[in-house]
Amino acid sequence: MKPILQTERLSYTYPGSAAQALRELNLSIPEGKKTAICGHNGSGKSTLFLQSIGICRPDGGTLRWKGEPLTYKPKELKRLRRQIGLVFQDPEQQLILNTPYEDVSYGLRNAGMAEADIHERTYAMLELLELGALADTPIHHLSLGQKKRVALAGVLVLEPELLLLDEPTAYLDRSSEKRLIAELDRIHNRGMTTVMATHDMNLVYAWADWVLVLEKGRCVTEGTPEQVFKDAALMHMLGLELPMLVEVWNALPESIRNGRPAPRNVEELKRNYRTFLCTNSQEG
Ligand SMILES: Nc1ncnc2c1ncn2[C@@H]1O[C@H](COP(=O)(O)OP(=O)(O)OP(=O)(O)O)[C@@H](O)[C@H]1O
Repeated sequence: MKPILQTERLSYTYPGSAAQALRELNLSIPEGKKTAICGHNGSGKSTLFLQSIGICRPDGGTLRWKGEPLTYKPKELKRLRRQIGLVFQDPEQQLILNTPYEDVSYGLRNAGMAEADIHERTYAMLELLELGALADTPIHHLSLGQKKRVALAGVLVLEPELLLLDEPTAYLDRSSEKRLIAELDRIHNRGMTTVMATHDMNLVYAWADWVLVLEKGRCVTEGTPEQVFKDAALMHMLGLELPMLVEVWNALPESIRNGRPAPRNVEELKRNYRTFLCTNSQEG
């Protein structure tokens, strides 16, 4: 897999803090894939995202964007922040203007786009995220889920090549989460590399192509969801839950599992079970 972003022995300690947030971190984000970053509180996920857009210089190590080491020159940082879009966990940290229209159009205006194009692209993005009817509503009247979608729209409208999402589904109800994931998948299918930091292992198992697990500022394991969650003992040691489908699958007899990894969604699990019942009843 070709990496779009890599860290090589990247270390960072926040000013005034005694502990390192990132400790000689080595990892690669594969281009064109959906990558999930897991790890319990304080493992370094958000710090990695901030480092990825060069918000602060690391104490040691290198960040590579498409193979090139970042030099932190202002022009290069400006370009990098157009190519990488970061959506913060808390939309309040991201939304700066009064209405969704004003906020989403802000980046385009900053980039010097003509007003007619700004209007067209902003409305198209608001419609895509089902925010068209709320375009001129004061942001402080919106629900948290709506604010999260506005923050996402403000990043997506700039068409980054790499999208970093910090806990995008935190505090969303199930139907808002499902809608958001469907929207993200649609956007990813247009060719955007997508990375999500999340504590939701069920979502990781269903959504990701690739999983990276952080622990105390280091990447301790990586692989496909099937590979990563196969090692139940390691997950337990890292304090991470197994996805529910993996737990259910592991509890089934080997005659059903047949050496295969757990299905990635409930429909597939049902299909496997039905096939097993059919085969068994025919044999019986
Ligand atoms: N602004 C800050 N000042 C000092 N230390 C910080 C700051 N932000 C984070 N840290 C520390 O850096 C380490 C990594 O934190 P980080 O927020 O990157 O973890 P995380 O994996 O994103 O956690 P969470 O799952 O809770 O969002 C933690 O030990 C945290 O206490």
